[in-house]
Amino acid sequence: MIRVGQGFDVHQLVEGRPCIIGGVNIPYEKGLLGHSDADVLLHAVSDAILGALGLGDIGKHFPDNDPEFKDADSLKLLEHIWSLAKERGYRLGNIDSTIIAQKPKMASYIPQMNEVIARALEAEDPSQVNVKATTTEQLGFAGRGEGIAAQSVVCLVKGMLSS
Ligand SMILES: Nc1ccn([C@@H]2O[C@H](COP(=O)(O)O)[C@@H](O)[C@H]2O)c(=O)n1
Ligand SMILES: C[C@@]1(CO)OP(=O)(O)OP(=O)(O)OC[C@H]1O
Repeated sequence: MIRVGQGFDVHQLVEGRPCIIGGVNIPYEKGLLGHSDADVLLHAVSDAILGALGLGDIGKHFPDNDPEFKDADSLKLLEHIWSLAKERGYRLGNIDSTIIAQKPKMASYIPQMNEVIARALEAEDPSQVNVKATTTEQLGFAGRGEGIAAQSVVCLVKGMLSS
């Protein structure tokens, strides 16, 4: 059986916060604001997996008014969500994500993001995980540098399908 899910998230860029995206702490003059560490990419990945499983969204599992998740490490949240997929017999087919940010430049950090996601989702082959980045050509909130968005599409596989 194959299940597909998509995730989308946005966090505001502010001074005095770390810029953690895809589990990578990126040196930048601003960082992402949120109840957790605000890792916009791992939140989109998490929501895509929850969507594929029909299990709602990240806020349902980790409410943003629960002190337990204040400054939470989003990689730990993703690992928990992945355990829900495994419990149900799913493994990763592939996952493709896009970071939407005018700045900072993501390219040199993307290999590390791919590794973080591949490890968390127990990918058997690096080609199962792909992270991309785009600007919005200075248009909209991302283009003005007010925030960063990420979207993700995942395919989960159960059973004897060949990859
Ligand atoms: N924050 C970003 C945005 C983009 N990139 C890389 O630059 C390429 C060109 O971006 P456009 O928005 O002009 O299409 C894009 O394909 C990415 O490789 C980036 O590294 N960081
Ligand atoms: C991750 C959670 C929980 O700490 O908080 P935020 O970091 O604010 O992230 P968001 O994507 O707005 O929603 C999910 C939350 O419940």
